[in-house]
Amino acid sequence: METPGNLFVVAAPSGAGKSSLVKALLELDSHLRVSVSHTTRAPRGQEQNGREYHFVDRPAFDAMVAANEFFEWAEVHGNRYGTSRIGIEARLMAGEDVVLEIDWQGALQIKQLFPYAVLIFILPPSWQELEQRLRRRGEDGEDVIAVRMQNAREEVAQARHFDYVIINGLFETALFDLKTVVHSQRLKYAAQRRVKSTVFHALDLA
Ligand SMILES: Nc1ncnc2c1ncn2[C@@H]1O[C@H](COP(=O)(O)OP(=O)(O)OP(=O)(O)O)[C@@H](O)[C@H]1O
Ligand SMILES: Nc1nc2c(ncn2[C@@H]2O[C@H](COP(=O)(O)O)[C@@H](O)[C@H]2O)c(=O)[nH]1
Repeated sequence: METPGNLFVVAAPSGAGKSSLVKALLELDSHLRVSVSHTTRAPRGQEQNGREYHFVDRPAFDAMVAANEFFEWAEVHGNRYGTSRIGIEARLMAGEDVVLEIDWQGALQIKQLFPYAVLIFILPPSWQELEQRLRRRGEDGEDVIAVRMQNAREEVAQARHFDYVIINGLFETALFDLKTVVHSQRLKYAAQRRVKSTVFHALDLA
């Protein structure tokens, strides 16, 4: 599907810092909107329904799956997460740029539907730092951290399917890299469209 807006997908193992990076990017970039996913996970800490996620129970989530209301969904760390069509379709069609913070399974589903989507994978600088970030965040118990560290090995192996890989060691450096990817995609997409429209006019197909 081709739309006037750009679509960016940011994935990472839990704790690598993707939400922090996307939040910082959104503060700098007024043309970008983040999609709010649905999840069956319980809210943690200060999370609010409709802000970080739409929190729904499993029957409600499964009903949305059955009604084909998601562009993608996946089971991650024992919970279900999905990107609703309603959340992003209108924005993309209106020419807005949208960023999805989702796991690698969802990212690959999105690439099937939107081949022009830009897939960005965030890596932590080391396994040790990843674990420390999960602990320092102070939101998850030891059992949850253990599951997420275990799943991180498989997730990181999927980075090769992504268009860009950014190492989030120094936060400001990673943020600069992310901004550069978004900016260069905008320039590329705008140039492609100019070329297309010139060719269409030249051939009298417009
Ligand atoms: N470059 C960095 N250096 C040090 N700490 C960082 C860095 N980036 C993020 N953090 C911290 O690491 C913790 C995890 O970050 P964040 O919540 O953004 O991860 P995440 O990848 O979005 O995880 P999840 O998928 O579980 O939501 C947070 O406490 C955040 O402040
Ligand atoms: N496939 C999807 N994955 C999603 C979506 N929203 C979030 N996520 C990913 O789930 C894990 C865990 O998130 P957490 O908030 O419980 O720490 C993380 O990798 C998210 O990126 C979604 O809509 N689809």
